[in-house]
Amino acid sequence: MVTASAPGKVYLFGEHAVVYGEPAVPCAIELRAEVTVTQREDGLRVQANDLSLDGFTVEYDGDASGRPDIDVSDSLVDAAMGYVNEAIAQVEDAAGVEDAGFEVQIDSEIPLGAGLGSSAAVAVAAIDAGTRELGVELAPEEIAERAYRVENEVQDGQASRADTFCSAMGGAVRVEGEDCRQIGTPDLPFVIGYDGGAGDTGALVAGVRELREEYGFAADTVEAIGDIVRCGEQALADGDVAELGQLMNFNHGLLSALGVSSRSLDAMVWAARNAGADGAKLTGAGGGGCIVALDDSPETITALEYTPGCEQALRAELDAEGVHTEGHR
Ligand SMILES: Nc1ncnc2c1ncn2[C@@H]1O[C@H](COP(=O)(O)OP(=O)(O)OP(=O)(O)O)[C@@H](O)[C@H]1O
Ligand SMILES: C[C@@](O)(CCO)CC(=O)[O-]
Ligand SMILES: [Mg+2]
Repeated sequence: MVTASAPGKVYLFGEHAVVYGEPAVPCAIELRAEVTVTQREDGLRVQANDLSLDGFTVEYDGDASGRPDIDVSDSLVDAAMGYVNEAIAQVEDAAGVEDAGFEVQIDSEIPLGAGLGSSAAVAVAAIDAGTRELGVELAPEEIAERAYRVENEVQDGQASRADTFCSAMGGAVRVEGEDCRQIGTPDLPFVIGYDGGAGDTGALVAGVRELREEYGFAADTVEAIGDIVRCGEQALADGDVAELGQLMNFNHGLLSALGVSSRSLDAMVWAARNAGADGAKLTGAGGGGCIVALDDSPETITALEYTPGCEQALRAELDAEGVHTEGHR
């Protein structure tokens, strides 16, 4: 039995545009997904206590019966289980085995589909735990690359390496195409607002792709997000938090123009700004879920808590720890 954990993330800048080769800067945060993998005689059994579909807690058996005993459509179950199934395929590929039997248990602090990178953290932790359970030890960079293939597969060939590299390595990272590196940052205080909702990353990415193909100005918007990231790198190097906030605000406006914000995300962004945050934007794929504000004042948390549509507000620390094992027995 091996347990591994990996962090979620917020985007300082650059989500969506990073899918088209622009740079992005995600930062790992101290909310983690923990995955325990145990070899078993036959088939795949996944216990995902945090995975709720329409209020159900799902325990499913990936062997012959193949689906959980709950009253939801196959497509919902497929969408929900895709990341775990693909991660197990990567484990088998890395270890050079076929049809290994596994029991997989997932315990995650990261809300699902909310822009905090739950899919990447689950894929990264599952690949680390699964390969170690088979006696293979992968470097974090290889775990990141294999977890990227998982995201790319589930998101229909439209994924970047940003979430998975950040989760595997920890800290702040810069990703541009295949060029992935860790970067230093000044001390960045984050506040997260969560509307309790979720967005479907694959569908939101597809929506931006269509806009980009249809309108030249949507393609320009994607490029402009890249320009924001390039300015942001200078602000990070200078430790200029006010400038970072300003750039985050601009980035949110462009994401909104690309159709991936929502009423509650906009309301939380404005609540944080009005409470004095240096800047605020949606994080991740959008559609619903979380905003991130650059701030360390309790007033912003309180303002978010009183914002209609906000379900939870919390401080989030940068997590320097990427994927690591919790125990090996
Ligand atoms: N605790 C969990 N148990 C099982 N599966 C999980 C868990 N957390 C995430 N997943 C998988 O990840 C999917 C959500 O990934 P998705 O990319 O849509 O959102 P996200 O990663 O949380 O947000 P974003 O990609 O915007 O940062 C779930 O549908 C499920 O397949
Ligand atoms: C929207 C996106 O840029 C980030 C999702 O967290 C998708 C990706 O990079 O694969
Ligand atoms: Mg995701």
